[in-house]
Amino acid sequence: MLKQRPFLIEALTAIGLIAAPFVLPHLGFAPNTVNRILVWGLFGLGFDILFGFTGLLSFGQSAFYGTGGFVAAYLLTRAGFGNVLGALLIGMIAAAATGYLIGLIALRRTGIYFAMITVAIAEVFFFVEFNPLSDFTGGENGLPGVPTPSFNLGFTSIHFTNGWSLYQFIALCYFVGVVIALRVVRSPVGAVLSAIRDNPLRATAVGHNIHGYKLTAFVIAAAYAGFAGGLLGVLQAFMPPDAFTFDTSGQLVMQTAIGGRGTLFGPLVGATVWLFLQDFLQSALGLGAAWKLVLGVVFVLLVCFLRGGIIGGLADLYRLVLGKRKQADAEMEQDAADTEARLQPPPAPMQAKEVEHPAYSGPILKATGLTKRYGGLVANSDIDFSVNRGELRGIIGPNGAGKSTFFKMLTCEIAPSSGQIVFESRDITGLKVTEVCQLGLTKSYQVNQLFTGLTVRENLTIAALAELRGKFRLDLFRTLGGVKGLTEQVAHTLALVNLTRRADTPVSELAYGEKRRLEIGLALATSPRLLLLDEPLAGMSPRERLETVKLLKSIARGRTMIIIDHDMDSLFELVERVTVLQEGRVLVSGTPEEIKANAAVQEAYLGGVHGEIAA
Ligand SMILES: Nc1ncnc2c1ncn2[C@@H]1O[C@H](COP(=O)(O)OP(=O)(O)OP(=O)(O)O)[C@@H](O)[C@H]1O
Repeated sequence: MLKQRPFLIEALTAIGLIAAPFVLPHLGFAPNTVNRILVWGLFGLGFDILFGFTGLLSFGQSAFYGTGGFVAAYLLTRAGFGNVLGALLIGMIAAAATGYLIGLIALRRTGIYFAMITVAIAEVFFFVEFNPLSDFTGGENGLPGVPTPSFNLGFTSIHFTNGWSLYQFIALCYFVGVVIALRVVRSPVGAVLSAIRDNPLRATAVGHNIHGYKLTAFVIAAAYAGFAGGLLGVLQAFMPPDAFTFDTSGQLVMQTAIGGRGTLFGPLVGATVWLFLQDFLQSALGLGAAWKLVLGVVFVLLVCFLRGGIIGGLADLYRLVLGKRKQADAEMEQDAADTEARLQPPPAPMQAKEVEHPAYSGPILKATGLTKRYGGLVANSDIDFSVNRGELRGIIGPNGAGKSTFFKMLTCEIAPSSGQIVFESRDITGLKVTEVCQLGLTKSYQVNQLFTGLTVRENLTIAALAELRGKFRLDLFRTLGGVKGLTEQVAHTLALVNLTRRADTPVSELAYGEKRRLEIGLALATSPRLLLLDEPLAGMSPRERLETVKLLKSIARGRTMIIIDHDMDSLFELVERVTVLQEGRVLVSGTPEEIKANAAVQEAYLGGVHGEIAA
């Protein structure tokens, strides 16, 4: 997520754009080159939202660049439409609508399959432009005669003709593009997009409709591409047929990688390097077509040594310098805080927030005849299970007994082969994990599923947003600060999992025990009415276990929880009743004392890897 520094980036962008015509000519940039860079930069703003922020690598952006460009150029050259800005906006809408339809298909797949679908789609568009639609697009001749914009203000009119004059119009468009893109990435939608990039599985599990958000990013990228395509026609007074080629898409991807993805300005920086090298190597050094060889080497070097691109490299350098200073400041602050803490009386223990329960009768959760088959293997067989509101239930069983499979079915992460799950009197069998989380039932994972590129606070923000905004909401122009109750909910969860002091630490810098606590925090931040914890103590040192058990006791107050764990001493200390699974079936349920004394349970464990249950 981009840091919320209101208007700083906008102001710096405006200053840069105003200063460019005075500075860049001295560095050897012709106005036409600067204009082309800005068009690529604008094209890349949308692409970076899709690729850098959402993690969707598309090789098909030329389809939308060409669509917007040719619609605008057709209107201006063949349809007698005189308003250049209006034509650009219509081209943008046409590209966005095309993006919506293509996104519905392409986003059905992820990773390499998604990328390959976008390549195929771009090729289809290229063919269509050259063949069936050549009457509209001019085929291989393109559309010549695209006019430049002029505005009649009543008392005077402004014409943006070419060179630095046209720069003013393109720079204004780029600036508006930056302002909108910044609003989007700083909005709750932008936060969810980063979560999808980092861990789509968890983004879904905490209650976000990630398909809707991915489609939103796809449409935004297509809209930017369409507007930039139109600007290309205006800049060149000609809409070139190669706007649709795969080369255009590939160049955009490479420029974004060179400049730095997930920065918004990466594509602009990448385009600057690309076009400068092109001009310099071709004209000044007379390398002709061989300039691409040099560019290829530059690209490989950058990708190998600066994985975050030029901006990423500069940011790392800045963080390195700032980090050292911050560390010194933090140590001083810590010393002061420790001194103050020694002088203060001990604080009252943090109380768990009471979760409000709606009125309904019967158990909060009831599973009947739950069975899961994987081919010939029966992971869960005919399980009947119910939990009352306010109850703390433990589930134990040897490795492979089917405990995690059972949790996955309860949270609808996987569908049962047969059986029924009723949560708060509602049949949730067959619902999606997102919907079930929205209803108030979620789990923490056996293996951490965190948003690894974000800080602790940002992680919890993602989870809290799902509860506060619902599974899908297009509040693209709202700030995170504008989401009512978000700050409080995140602060409360931070305190519950004892991570307040680590709130702004990136996940990658957390100790293992802290990551496990954050894993629980992600589930807690969705304010579940039934919380399932899958092996919360797994992999912890004895000291971390003691601390986490204490923490779980405080979290458990006023909640309904089901906990799976192999650490039976700790589990028996926490829960009121225990259900034992063996070979996918319920062996027995009872109080911890009853379970400890049960001969069948002893037998199950003596036959397994865990040895005898502690008496
Ligand atoms: N996706 C899957 N495909 C095929 N078999 C699976 C799948 N997931 C789980 N199983 C099998 O189902 C059985 C139960 O697995 P499960 O992970 O639920 O057990 P568990 O009790 O949680 O084990 P552990 O304590 O080791 O986590 C195992 O035999 C496992 O190999």
